[in-house]
Amino acid sequence: MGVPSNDPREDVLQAWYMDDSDEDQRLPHHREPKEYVSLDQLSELGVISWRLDADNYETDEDLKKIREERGYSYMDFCEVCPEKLPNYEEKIKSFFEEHLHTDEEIRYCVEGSGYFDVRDRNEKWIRVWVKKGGMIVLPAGIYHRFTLDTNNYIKAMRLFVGDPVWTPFNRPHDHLPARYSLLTLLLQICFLLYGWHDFQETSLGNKNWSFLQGRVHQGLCDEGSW
Ligand SMILES: CSCCC(=O)/C(O)=C/O
Ligand SMILES: [Fe+2]
Ligand code: NI
Repeated sequence: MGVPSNDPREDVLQAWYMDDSDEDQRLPHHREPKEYVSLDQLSELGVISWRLDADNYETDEDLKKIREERGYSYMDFCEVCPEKLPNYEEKIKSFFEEHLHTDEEIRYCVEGSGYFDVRDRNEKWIRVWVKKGGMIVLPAGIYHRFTLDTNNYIKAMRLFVGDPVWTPFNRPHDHLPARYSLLTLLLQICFLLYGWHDFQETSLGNKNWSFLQGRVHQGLCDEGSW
């Protein structure tokens, strides 16, 4: 990492802004110079993360607590490699299509590693490298994609609240309520953290943002946050 940190999650989860090259998707795609993104910055996009003990997931009390608190009743595993994943080539391609889901995408890497790319507030790609022990939640409505890295293997625990729905909605799918709700939340976070100036800057550059301004303003007023 660029700046030393005491966050133990950073051993298994690292994030950076991507370059624009068309080279192999499995390469890191760092910018030159590298531009890292902290896990706190990721949380401002609604992407939250933990470091867990992947060798003992069956008995891990921390995992149990997260599942109970967040209602993750469903659990299975997804192994991404030609031998284990049916229609491997097709799936690899579809994972890397920019898409969103109407529910959270919760992935806990118990073996191997991979890249989850998410769009930031200004539509730039942030690459999140998830390694053994890293668990992330992508919020409902965030545009993202997934690729293996050059190690070519990941085994991920998939969690879900209730019966799982894995449907990807390829971009554009801005009319879905999950997208609308996420944008509203992100703008509220942006406004509360950075104030009116940044809020306006963000809003001016993007039709979606300005379309939501009234609702954000209303939401904050309703919550008595002004
Ligand atoms: C490592 S889990 C496979 C990727 C996936 O399930 C997904 O939805 C990517 O966006
Ligand atoms: Fe996804
Ligand atoms: Ni549609």
